[in-house]
Amino acid sequence: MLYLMLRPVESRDMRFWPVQPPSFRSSVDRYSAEAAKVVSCLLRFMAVDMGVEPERLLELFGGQPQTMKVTYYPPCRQAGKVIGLSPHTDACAMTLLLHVNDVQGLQIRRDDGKWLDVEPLDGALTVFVGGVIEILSNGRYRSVEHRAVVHPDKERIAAAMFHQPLQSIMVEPLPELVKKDGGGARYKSVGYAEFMRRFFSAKLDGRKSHLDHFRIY
Ligand SMILES: O=C(O)CCC(=O)C(=O)O
Ligand SMILES: [Fe+2]
Repeated sequence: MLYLMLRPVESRDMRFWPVQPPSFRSSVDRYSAEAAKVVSCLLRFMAVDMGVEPERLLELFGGQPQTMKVTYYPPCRQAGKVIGLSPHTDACAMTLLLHVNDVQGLQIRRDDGKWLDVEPLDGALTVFVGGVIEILSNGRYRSVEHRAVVHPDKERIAAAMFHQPLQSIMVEPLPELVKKDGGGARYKSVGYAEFMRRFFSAKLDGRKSHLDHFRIY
């Protein structure tokens, strides 16, 4: 697995950036900028869809914090007995996932609890709504649970670009949405640092999803 901080650009620590192949650094730099553009475009569309001022949503993502995780899943003869990546919902705001080779491995959990294969489509990215957007949107956009399985004889590579909000924000339903929904806030308000702390301790707390902690029933 390779995990790099990409944005804001000042957060890059070049000691951890591979120098081989020689095109790696410039390709990742360009990919980072393009992914950030796609995300701001999607955030704009979502704001319009929710009836919220787009700038109001985008300002929570100033500098467009972004990290990249590239995962190599080796083949495993006993594929049915192992898991590539255990079930989770992404903690960030939005993930763009690139299926680097066309080996299937990603699955999402349907409402009936069954796992559904997500087929990699040539030239397409898979977008995950993260926990931050689920809460900001007061549950209009849901963060789907997903996992990765491995293949008995093929390797698989997936590159995820995680987009985070600013460290300083409160993760809470946008007040204008709560007003519009009429039914009140469906999530508690929490600082982003505490939100992340809960994400990393969810398994230790025995919770299925770290979002359960913030839901108001
Ligand atoms: O490898 C995949 O397809 C999924 C990766 C993922 O869900 C993650 O890194 O959060
Ligand atoms: Fe994920």
